[in-house]
Amino acid sequence: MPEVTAVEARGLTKRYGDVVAADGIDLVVPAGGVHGLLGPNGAGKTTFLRMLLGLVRPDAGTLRVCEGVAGFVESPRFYPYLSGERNLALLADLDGGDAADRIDGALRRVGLDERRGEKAGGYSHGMRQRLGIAAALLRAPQLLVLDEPADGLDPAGIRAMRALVAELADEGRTVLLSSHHMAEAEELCDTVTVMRSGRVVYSGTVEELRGRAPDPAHRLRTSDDDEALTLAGGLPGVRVGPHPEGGLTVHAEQPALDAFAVALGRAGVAVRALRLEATPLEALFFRLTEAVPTEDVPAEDA
Ligand SMILES: Nc1ncnc2c1ncn2[C@@H]1O[C@H](COP(=O)(O)OP(=O)(O)OP(=O)(O)O)[C@@H](O)[C@H]1O
Repeated sequence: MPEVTAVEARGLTKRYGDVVAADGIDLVVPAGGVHGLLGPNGAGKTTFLRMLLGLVRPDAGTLRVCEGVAGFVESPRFYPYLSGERNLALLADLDGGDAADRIDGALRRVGLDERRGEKAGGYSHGMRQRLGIAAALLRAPQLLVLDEPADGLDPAGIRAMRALVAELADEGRTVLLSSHHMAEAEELCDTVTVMRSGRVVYSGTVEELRGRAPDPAHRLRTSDDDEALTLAGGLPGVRVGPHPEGGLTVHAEQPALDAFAVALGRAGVAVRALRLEATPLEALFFRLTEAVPTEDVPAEDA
């Protein structure tokens, strides 16, 4: 019978001297689909993935992981003077079993078939990331763990990487990936865990998270900010305050924002610039991951 849970962590803790990198992580990753592990720098994402892959040992807590896990933390590393194919062959030798039989398929799967004979040292960053995924595929994993796979790629590379991750999940694997970007998670993930300071501050579906998100934030510049503030006071669904870098911040859904822009025009206040600053999910992500005391953070339901 297929497992319904790919990962279950309870109270997982890891300290490095005085630094608590993982501070009692409770988290369940359902089997199937893409699960995003999100958080700002230093939140503990990589530490968690390291424990998952058995690279570091937790100090406390329990971790249950499904059969068949493979992936990489930080950037995958290869012998630069050997070809992509030869690097995979060495890894397959170490793994044994039928890993060697999967080399051709893995190279094709990640789009490196035609570049297999070139030295890995000459590969672009994106090609090395894809070779890292090919290396993981040699183990035919049920759970594929990827640490910021799209980080450092150009826009086309990011698009290609996201498409590859989605395909790998569609083929029936569970993909667990870390990311700094809420927009990436929104596009790619079915479920997410948001971490801050070694703790889980949200874990659940992207859909549920979206339901808790505030109105999108816009930056507005007008010919008369005082008048704009007064006008906003009389409009439903519009919250306006000063922007820290000048002008105004407007929180509103699109219909209310439209009504506000029309009202400004009618009152003779010119709109000089109106720019989306944060999507609702990004705004929620910032709220969840700001360095505030735990009791002030909404939605603590790991
Ligand atoms: N080997 C280590 N020795 C000492 N401290 C460490 C070590 N690994 C991680 N840390 C610390 O643990 C905390 C969590 O780091 P971790 O790399 O897990 O965060 P992260 O969320 O992956 O961050 P990033 O997005 O920057 O990769 C940080 O304060 C980091 O400095």
